[in-house]
Amino acid sequence: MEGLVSFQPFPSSVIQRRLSTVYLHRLTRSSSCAPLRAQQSGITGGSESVSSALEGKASEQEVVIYQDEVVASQGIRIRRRPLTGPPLHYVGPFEFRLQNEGNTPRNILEEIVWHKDKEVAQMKEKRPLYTLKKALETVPPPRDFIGALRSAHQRTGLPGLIAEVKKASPSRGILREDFDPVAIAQAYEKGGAACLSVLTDEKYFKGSFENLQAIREAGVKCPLLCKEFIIEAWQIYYGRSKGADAILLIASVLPDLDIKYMIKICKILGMATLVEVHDEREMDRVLAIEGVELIGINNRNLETFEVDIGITKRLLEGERGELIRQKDILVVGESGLFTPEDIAFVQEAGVKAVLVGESLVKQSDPGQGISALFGRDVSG
Ligand SMILES: O=C(O)c1ccccc1NCC(=O)[C@H](O)[C@H](O)COP(=O)(O)O
Repeated sequence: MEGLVSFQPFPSSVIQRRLSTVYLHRLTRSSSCAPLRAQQSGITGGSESVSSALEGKASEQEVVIYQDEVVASQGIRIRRRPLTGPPLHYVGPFEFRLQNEGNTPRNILEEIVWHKDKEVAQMKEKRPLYTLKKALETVPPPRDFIGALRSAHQRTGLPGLIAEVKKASPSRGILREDFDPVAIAQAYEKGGAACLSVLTDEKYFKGSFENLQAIREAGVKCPLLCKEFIIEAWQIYYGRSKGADAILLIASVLPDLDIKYMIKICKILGMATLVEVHDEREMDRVLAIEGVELIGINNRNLETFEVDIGITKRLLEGERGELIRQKDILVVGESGLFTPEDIAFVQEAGVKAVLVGESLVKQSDPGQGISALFGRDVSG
């Protein structure tokens, strides 16, 4: 977004110092420092090699330059929220703040991530990690998310279904007014869903962690994906404490190092990770990460909302598809799936699972919506 005025009120040395302050904050917070932060806060599974590369051996500014270079080299467009807010500008005795490219989210995904940054900071204050770790001692063990998808695929010959409990979305607004998450989850399970995806973001999707917990406590047996915008490992522990069996990691938000590190944490906790991609570059990054077992191809561009199920086909063509088969990675086609023809199209492209929200949740009986989506009953 353009600023109100275009003059530069500070000499570059002042701007440099201001940037350093921002970067100093980011050192203890920003995404690609997750392993370092985690070591400091007692989260297990940190990447020792990177931590030692970062710890003490380089100046803070060098580390920041390193982080920014890493993020840029991976083509990650989603930036983390600047901590200082809009910079102050002075004209004579007046001071005012400008809206500009650097301090205003450029798209909805960036806005969600920036909001998440603040939200997670507040949540962590209320539930520090050690209390979550304690809570995990009494939570029932995680269920096998990937196993459930594979066996549904084998049983039906159709992609295993992850049915999404989704009340609203930024692109479509409210999808269902009479939203009873437990009733919807039970209907999905009865209708033949292998797994469920539960949106936990409150502000943009009208979901909640209470929904996740209520579904788990209602006795639903399908493994549950915590559909959240994960930016910190703390959220994984929180999701597990509410009954999640799997979590989502979005490649356009997280640098490779964070993805690796978070996969490691999930493995320690016995959870699955669905790593989501939307283009070739993200797919190639994720395919190079060891330990990835489940990849989601989102047909929706989360920056523009454009949906094209052809993306799934495109990303599974040629050498990429070959590598995926060699590695026995299970691929999930996500978003924009409404008809048996859509399901056949993504299955033909190579997916063995699908993630579906809108077309099911809008049905008066979401369970019967599953039969309509697949063109036959898959509940048996
Ligand atoms: O759905 C959105 O509008 C959206 C906007 C910004 C970030 C994420 C968003 N959706 C998450 C998803 O990808 C979908 O909930 C999921 O794949 C199901 O999609 P659909 O079947 O099209 O409801």
